[in-house]
Amino acid sequence: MAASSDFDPQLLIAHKFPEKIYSYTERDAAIYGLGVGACAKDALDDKELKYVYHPDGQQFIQVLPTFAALFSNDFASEIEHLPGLEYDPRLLLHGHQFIEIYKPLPSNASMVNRASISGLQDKGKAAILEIEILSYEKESGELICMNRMAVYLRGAGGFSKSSQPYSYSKHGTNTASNIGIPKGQPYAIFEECTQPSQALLYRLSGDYNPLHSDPKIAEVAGFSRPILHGLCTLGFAVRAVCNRICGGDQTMVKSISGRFLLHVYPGETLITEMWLDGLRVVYQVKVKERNRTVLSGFVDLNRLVSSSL
Ligand SMILES: CCCCCCC[C@@H](O)CC(=O)SCCNC(=O)CCNC(=O)[C@H](O)C(C)(C)COP(=O)(O)OP(=O)(O)OC[C@H]1O[C@@H](n2cnc3c(N)ncnc32)[C@H](O)[C@@H]1OP(=O)(O)O
Repeated sequence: MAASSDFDPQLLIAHKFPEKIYSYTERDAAIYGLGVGACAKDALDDKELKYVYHPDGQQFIQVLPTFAALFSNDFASEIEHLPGLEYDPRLLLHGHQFIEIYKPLPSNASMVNRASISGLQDKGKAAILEIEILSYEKESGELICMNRMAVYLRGAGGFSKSSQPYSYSKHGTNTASNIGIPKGQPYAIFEECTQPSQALLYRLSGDYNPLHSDPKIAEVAGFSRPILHGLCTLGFAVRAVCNRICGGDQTMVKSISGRFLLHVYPGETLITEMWLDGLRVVYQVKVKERNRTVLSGFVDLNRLVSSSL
């Protein structure tokens, strides 16, 4: 299913999304932590227990930086009704995620989210749609974080009216471009098994896309069984960085970039390899059973701790 013949990309880019409020509590933060594997290997791990439990009370629970990606959850249904762009939502894949954190995430809050379209590309066999979401804490009005996400809409390309494929980027650069992986040995490696039920647990954080739970939908989408949410894999990777590079201090994370290269099946083993380059951690995630790279990107830190040197 491609864009309708009268599809006007300019109209789509100018589309105004309604503001969305995302409210969460410590319980949501803890369910998210479990969804991205916190404490799955060791329920006593003091670098991770704080994401799901705190001896001084719920309000001291710490929030993983990738939790910020959930603030855009409510826009998933919005992108099914964009002017003129017709696509089969079952064929949508998450292509890329970029997150900037301006303030550590509170253990509970209401966020006011403002979204805009920040990119649209015609790749022939697919369209790539990029949405940018700015999240403000409702109470203080402070800007807390920014998400930029690219979705890969299989079958929705071919809408360009000139011989030059249509390409628009608000920022003039392709933030989703592939990151170069250093040649040398990784500085750190973190290996973890996902659970066969990982996607069923992760979806409770608000992404109910049936691609991750319904075998029939997964088959229509071209997979032998439901696949893991891209943001779940990203959560595993960034938690690995927090654990191995940041000495467990998740507030060191300033920004996160991840490009989803291949699907992951729940139950597979993820190996996150990390290279340190100044304040940048370049990483890639491989699925051990298939020896394939499924995610690559970087995490920029705001400082280093002595244990990371
Ligand atoms: C608002 C809220 C919305 C929330 C939506 C999120 C909902 C979630 O529930 C959905 C998910 O989590 S899906 C699971 C996670 N994602 C995946 O598993 C996808 C993994 N990646 C792939 O399969 C392929 O890379 C694939 C299929 C993506 C691309 O592979 P190919 O078709 O082989 O593409 P290729 O020929 O290599 O490239 C074509 C052009 O597209 C660009 N591109 C490719 N992969 C990209 C990616 N991952 N991100 C961004 N751009 C990408 C290429 O650069 C290429 O462009 P060009 O020709 O100009 O170089």
